[in-house]
Amino acid sequence: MDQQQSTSKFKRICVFCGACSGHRNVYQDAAIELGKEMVKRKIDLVYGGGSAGLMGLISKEVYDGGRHVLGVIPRTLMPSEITGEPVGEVRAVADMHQRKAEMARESDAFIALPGGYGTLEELMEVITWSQLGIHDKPVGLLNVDGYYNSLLALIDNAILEGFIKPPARHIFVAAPNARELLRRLEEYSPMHDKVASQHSWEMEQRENLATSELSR
Ligand SMILES: C/C(=C\CNc1ncnc2c1ncn2[C@@H]1O[C@H](COP(=O)(O)O)[C@@H](O)[C@H]1O)CO
Repeated sequence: MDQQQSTSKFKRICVFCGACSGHRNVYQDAAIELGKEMVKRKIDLVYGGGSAGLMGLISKEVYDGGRHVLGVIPRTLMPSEITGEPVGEVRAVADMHQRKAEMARESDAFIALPGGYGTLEELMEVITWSQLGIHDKPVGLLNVDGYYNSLLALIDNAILEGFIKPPARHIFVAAPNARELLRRLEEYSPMHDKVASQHSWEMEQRENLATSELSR
């Protein structure tokens, strides 16, 4: 994307990421880089609120870059000694469930940076909702320095063992850096990709059936 073409089809992206920064600088660098890329493309941020860890880094970067930042925080996490001082607009909600629904409603796409249980749970939920057709928004995984390789391997195994069915891996996109991930998310067309993957899966099933019948 060049300077003249620096707007995105996404107005607001919801980012899930660690309330911690991780032990290595690559994670912090990735959060800041994603923030910069969003500013460059004029994309606003929706996130879990708070100023701790990677959440604090990306929200500050997007806010300082002049974009709107919406933090959605359950009232119980509101005290600043828990979340720190968030930047931008802060929306208080009743609980974690309402927070996730609000974050999903307010955004056009989702990105997960590295994080812990909170991030993993948020990521899995939007992938599951996509699979169930509850939303049709692209989901991206920022696989910083292979952080998510073991999760991707687990998902591949679940596909192999028959627990995850089409659209399987086509339900989200993964990339090692922010620029590449945003490029792929821009190109991603959930319905088209899901239908294509369903079609190729059905073809594969037919071929497997034909092969096994021939070998009888
Ligand atoms: C309870 C403590 C800090 C919690 N602070 C949080 N503030 C805002 N949002 C949070 C917080 N913790 C979790 N979240 C949400 O989950 C994701 C981060 O969780 P992870 O386990 O660090 O990956 C993040 O996307 C938020 O939406 C004091 O210890």
